Amino acid sequence: MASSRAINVLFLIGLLLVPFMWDSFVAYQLGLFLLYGMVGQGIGLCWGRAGFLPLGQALFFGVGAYVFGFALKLEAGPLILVAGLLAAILLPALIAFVVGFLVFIRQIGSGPYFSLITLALTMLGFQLANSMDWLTGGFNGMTGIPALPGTDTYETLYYVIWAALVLVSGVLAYVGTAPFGQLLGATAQNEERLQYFGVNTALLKAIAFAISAAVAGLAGALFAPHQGIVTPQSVGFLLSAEIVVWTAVGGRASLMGPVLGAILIGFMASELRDSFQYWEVLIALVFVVVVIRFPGGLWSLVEGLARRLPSIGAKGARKRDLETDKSRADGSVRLAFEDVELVLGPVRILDKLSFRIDTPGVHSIIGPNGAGKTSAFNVLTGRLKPTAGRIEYNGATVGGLSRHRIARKGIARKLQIPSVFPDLSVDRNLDIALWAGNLTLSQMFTLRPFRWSTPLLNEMYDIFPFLEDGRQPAGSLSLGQRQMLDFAMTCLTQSPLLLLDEPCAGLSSSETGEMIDAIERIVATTGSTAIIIEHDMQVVERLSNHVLVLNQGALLANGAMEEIRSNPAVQAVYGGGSK
Ligand SMILES: Nc1ncnc2c1ncn2[C@@H]1O[C@H](COP(=O)(O)OP(=O)(O)OP(=O)(O)O)[C@@H](O)[C@H]1O
Repeated sequence: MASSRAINVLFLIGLLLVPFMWDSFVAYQLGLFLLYGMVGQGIGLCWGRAGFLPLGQALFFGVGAYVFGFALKLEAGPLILVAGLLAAILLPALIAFVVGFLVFIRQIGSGPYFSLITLALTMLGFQLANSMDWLTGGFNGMTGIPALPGTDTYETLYYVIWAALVLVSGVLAYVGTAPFGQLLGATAQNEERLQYFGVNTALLKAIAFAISAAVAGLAGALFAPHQGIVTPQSVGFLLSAEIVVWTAVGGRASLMGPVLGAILIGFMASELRDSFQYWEVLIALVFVVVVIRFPGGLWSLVEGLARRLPSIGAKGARKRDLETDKSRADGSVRLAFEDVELVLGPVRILDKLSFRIDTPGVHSIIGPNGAGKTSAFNVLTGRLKPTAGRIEYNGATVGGLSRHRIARKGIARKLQIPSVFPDLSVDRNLDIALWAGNLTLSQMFTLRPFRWSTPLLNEMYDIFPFLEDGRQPAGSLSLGQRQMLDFAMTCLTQSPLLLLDEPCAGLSSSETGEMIDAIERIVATTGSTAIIIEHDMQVVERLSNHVLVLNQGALLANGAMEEIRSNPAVQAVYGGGSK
């Protein structure tokens, strides 16, 4: 990490020295490629980190260019210029935020759907730029844009562009390190899990998209005085696609990769354009080879070299300060299902399901396969909307709300299959659980949450000692350990209600014993309420004395284990197994 940062700094210093080593035309060309590289850095934030690909970044680049070009042409003094620059940055950010939020709120992932919308928008932008002659100069473009005061296009402007690149790189590096960037990375790996932790992932992704658009707007603003002309091509799809290609070639997941990609392909194109008729084919081949041979882009080669250098100031294990105990588990849980129905197509999954849970401790839901147990959790946690009926939690209706809203009300869920963030470290997985439900938007951009802790975390280390080796990726843990990490993360949300879907699934009998002890201990120390779905009667017997039996989407029986055992209706439909 430290050496990767050092390489980034060396790269930037190298770029600063270019005008001293080559002629001013090289500085002019390089300045243009750095602007495209900055746009690529914004794409990297969205695509490389958060996993969604914007295909129309030239729209924001072009808007920035037209707006600032317009301000420059007014020649009305520094105030207008500053206002123009702000507008060139903020207008794209606003457009991106609104579009992004509307798209992301509709569905999880949003991959191709989002990309196609951004593609359509950039095509629309191109049409508007072409047709609005009175504002943009139409097909011929906005011409006669004067130089930025105090600069000349071939040399001094290069330093302004370089400074903007340093600023953008610094901001993106910080944003990536802060909780915001960590949550973005987690979104790319397991968005639904993050929502069950109480994170509004649509908002998170829309902010990332807005940041990338602001960066493109700034680059576009500097493009206007650099070129002296802005044409509709600056808003178009072709430029958008080219920058995506450069980003992929350089390395979408790295900070400097997109800049490297823009420089290399930019110079290659300008050298080949006049000397080789099929230069575009050659560039396409380079793209294909790099993407296949080096999926991390060319920057991964640079980082590979950096890793061979002695590590500068590598950090030791992170110390956690005991800063806050945000315990929300006060034992007060009042959950009521009233005639809840869930009908999907021709299938009636829940059929007037009604029950109440208002005592702390462990409650079990059992029932034959397909009885509707997981579906009951799904309607309670926002994965599915109930077709009819009412779900009330602590006096508020929660049925039909979105996942993160329900989670923020204090309902945490552990899915049946362990659901962690595999590429993130164990420490980071635990951080995300701790932050969930507690982080405000502004705290996402500060580093303090990295020091948050709670006595519950120390208890988790005590119960599951393997968690203390926090630097290993969660994906390298065994299935049993991932179940335990997932359970620990669910508990660390400090929600009063814990929903545990088959927490012992896939565990050996000794691991099952450990998990049972853990559930008992956490429920006892936090005073929380747990509802577990379980097939193993031995687990049910050890953990809870209140059992709900579901069959065909309805409640068949409800009571103490002894009553359930002697219930003839249960005996007729239910045959539980044991490990
Ligand atoms: N999204 C869905 N679309 C269509 N049918 C569904 C959907 N989700 C669940 N079902 C159906 O609803 C029924 C109940 O499923 P559910 O997963 O809730 O049962 P379960 O009691 O948890 O079963 P198991 O113990 O096997 O996990 C099953 O017949 C299942 O196929």
